[in-house]
Parts: sequence; structure tokens; C-alpha cells
Amino acid sequence: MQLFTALLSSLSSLPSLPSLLVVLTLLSSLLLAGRKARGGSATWKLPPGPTKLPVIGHLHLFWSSSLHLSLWELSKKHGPLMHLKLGRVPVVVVSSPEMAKEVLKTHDLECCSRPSLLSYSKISYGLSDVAFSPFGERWRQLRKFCTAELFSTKKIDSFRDIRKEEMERVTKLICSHARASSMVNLSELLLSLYCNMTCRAAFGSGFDDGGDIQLHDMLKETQEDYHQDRLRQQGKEDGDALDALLRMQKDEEGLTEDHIKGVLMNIFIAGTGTSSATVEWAMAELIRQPELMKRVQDEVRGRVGSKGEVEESDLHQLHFFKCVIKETMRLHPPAPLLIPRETMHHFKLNGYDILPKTCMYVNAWAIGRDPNSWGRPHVFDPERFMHDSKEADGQDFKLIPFGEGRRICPAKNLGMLMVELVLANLLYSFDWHLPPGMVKEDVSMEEAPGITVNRSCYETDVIVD
Ligand code: HEM
Repeated sequence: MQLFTALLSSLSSLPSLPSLLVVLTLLSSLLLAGRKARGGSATWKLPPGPTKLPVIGHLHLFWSSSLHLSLWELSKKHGPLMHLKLGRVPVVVVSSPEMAKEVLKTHDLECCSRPSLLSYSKISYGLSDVAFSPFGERWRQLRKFCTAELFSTKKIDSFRDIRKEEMERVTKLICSHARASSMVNLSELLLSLYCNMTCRAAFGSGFDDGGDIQLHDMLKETQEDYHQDRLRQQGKEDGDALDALLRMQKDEEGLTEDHIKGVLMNIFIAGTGTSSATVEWAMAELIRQPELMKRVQDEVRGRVGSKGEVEESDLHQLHFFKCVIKETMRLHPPAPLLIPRETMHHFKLNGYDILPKTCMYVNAWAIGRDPNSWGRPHVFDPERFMHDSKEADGQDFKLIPFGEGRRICPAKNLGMLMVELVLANLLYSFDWHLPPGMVKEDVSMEEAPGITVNRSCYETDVIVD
């Protein structure tokens, strides 16, 4: 538990992605001072954008902690393909499904690297991971391994019992709160649930097992005997993600401890924050609309019956429930700007020049609220997905919470499963109410700054029956 607390505090102390980006791009611009700027607008036809100031470019426009919101406001004025300079770093912002399709599909190969930022380097052991490493052979190798060994259907199935046990543990915990008529802090509960689910699948041990697992020690571990021990203990094909990574390190040349730690860190950060944020946003939206809460609970309870819990095999029959999750991801994509890309080559987009080493932001948050794509875009209305399968599958780039193209989230299926399983069980097992004196308008829908976008609120406690 001690470690869990330490980990939570280390997660929350991670600087927010937007602020990191702004600070880091400014820093990059200073480091790059003296180097000749690439391609001036005299020679290239760049996409439109606001007027920039000398040296800082457009940095002064980003006073808000919410980068995706500031970019959305600017795009309303300058269009769905917008050019900015953050310091000396050229940035192109994409804010419509059509432009997203161009960047993530038509020109995916030109746009599938990542900018080498110090902030990314800090949380990825020097860009030795999958999520932040630049496009190249090493990224390809690690990604192929993750897709085949960590996020395959077979592997995801092999951790089914862990997910079930963790869900049961949390259900019991909520029951004891309900018996005592006390309140539940949903954010804390969800974070601990996903931490445990992820860590038990990644390292074979969770946080509530007496504190035996020392994540930091494990990540820092560099002893060869440790590898040998783990390899001896586990069968060749079984085991957790760490075992699989150690096996790969043995087989592949040039893989270092940092690569293993980088991938584990990706799994840990991506596996906890994104899923817990999604479930929390869904609960907040449903609590604000009791008639929707009732409709989705009726569906879940009606389909699952009286067996006491929702199992993974039940999920495929929950049609309206799945629309609730899609609608949640439309309005609250956990990674609103995906993970920024970096262009590798010059190409033309909509008649404009996009230069190499341009940082590309795809504003999934703005695309989810684009009035040209969605009727009543700001209203939470899962019904919109009930009859339009095209909108629902994301093929038209209107709904892209997992990104698209070569860098699409490799754990999309696992992420969806973890969200669905937990939300379905919370809705199946409990009735949720706001504390006395609170009305639905009091439920804050403000966003907190962070690496993934959570609800910014401190009155997350809810009452359960
Ligand atoms: C609701 C759940 C999740 C959401 C919404 C989500 C979203 C995303 C997004 C937007 C990206 C960037 C895509 C792009 O650049 O186009 C991404 C990348 C990634 N995600 Fe997820 N993710 C989720 C769950 C997970 C989980 C559970 C894991 C692992 C356990 C994971 C591992 C990764 C990795 C390793 C990458 C980097 C891929 C690359 O750069 O090649 N994600 N995710």
C-alpha cells in the first residue's frame, strides 16, 4: 500500500502534458537558437495561422493549462489545418475528420515519428519505449513484440482471472461502503483498480499484497541473476509481461534494460490513467442524466440476469451500454491530442506545404465536437450511435480516441475491454446517487490538466446502494 501511495503521488506529480510541451518547446527553441530556421514562408506555402511574435512565435497564446482547448479556439478562427510556431518549433494542428484522415491515413508514413522532447525522454528511459520513441527499426521491433506478445487476444485472455479477481475485490469494497452508508471516492477507487489489474498482468503482483512488489526496484533492477531467476521460475510461454520482455531481451540483440523499463512504464501509465478517466467521465455523465443511467442499468441487468456479476463474455450483448462508452470517448477522449507526431518528410496537404520535423497535433477532442460531423455536439447522447454503425466504428475519423495509422494504440482491444468490464459491473451491482444537497448541475465536468485528461473535481464522492 505504501508503494501504491508513492506511485499515485508520482503519477499525480507528473507535470501535465500540455505544460510540459509548452515549456519544452520553448527550451528547444533556445537550444536551437542560431540554427537557421527551416523553410521560410517566402518559399513554402504554409497552412494559415495567427500572427506570430518574434522569437516566441505563438507561445503567448497558450496561457491556459488546457492545450487542446486553446488549439480548438484558434482552429475555429484559422481552420482545420493550422500552422503555429511554438518558439522555433513548427507545429501543425489538425481539427477536422477530413484532415485527420489525411494525416493518419493518406500521409501516415510521413507523419508517424514522435518529437524528441525532454519531457517524453524523462518518462520513457531516454525514448527507449514504444509510445515516445521515434519511428525506426527499434520502435518497429518493440511495437511488433507488444502487439504479438502483450496485447494479442490470447495474451489478453490469459489475464482474464486477474481482471475478474480485481473487479470482485473492488465490488466487495464498495459493498462495505454501501453497508456503512458511507461515500465512495470513485476516482481513487478506479485508479487503484486499474493499477492492480495492470501491475498484476505486467509484473505478476499487485499493490495490495502486503507491499511485496517494489515497482521502482523492479524497474531499476539490472542484475543478470534476476533475469535468470525469473526465466527459471516461469515456463517458456507463460508468465507476465516482464517475463516476455526478458525473453525478448535474451533473443534480440541490442535491447537494453532501458527498453524493458520503457515498455513497462508505457504499459503502466497507459493502462491506468486512460481507462480510469473514461469510466469516471462515463459515470459523471450518467449521474447527470438519471434517465440514461436507468436505461443503461436496465439493459445491463436485463441481459446479465441474476448471476451476481458481469463477465467478459456478457459484454457483446450490451448494445446501448457500448454506445454510452463511445459517447463518453467522443466528448472526453482521455488523450485529447493523441500523442503528438513528428513529420519525417516534406509533403503537400490540401495545397499547403508540410515540412519535415513539424510537430503534428491531431485534436481528437475538437474532432469529437465538430458541428459539421455531429448534431448537438455538446450534448451527451449515446442514442446517436444506436443507428449509425459508420459513426460508431471510427472508420470515417470522426471518433478517434485511440488514434489511427501506424501509431494507433496497440492495446485498443485491451483498453476497451478494461473500460467495459469495470463500467458494466459498477452499473450492474450498484445504484449511484449524489450526496444529499447536491444536484446534477453541481457535478463538475471541468477537466484537470494532466497526461490523460481526468475530471477536475474534488467532490467525486458518490453514494451507493
Ligand atoms: C481507454 C484506453 C486507452 C486509450 C483511449 C488509449 C489511447 C491511446 C492513444 C490516443 C495513443 C496514441 C495514438 C497515436 O499516436 O495515433 C495510444 C498509444 C499507445 N497506447 Fe493506448 N490507450 C488506451 C489504453 C492503453 C493500454 C491499456 C495500454 C497498455 C497496457 C496502451 C498502450 C499504448 C502504447 C504502448 C501506445 C504507443 C503506440 C506507439 O506509439 O506506437 N494503451 N493510446
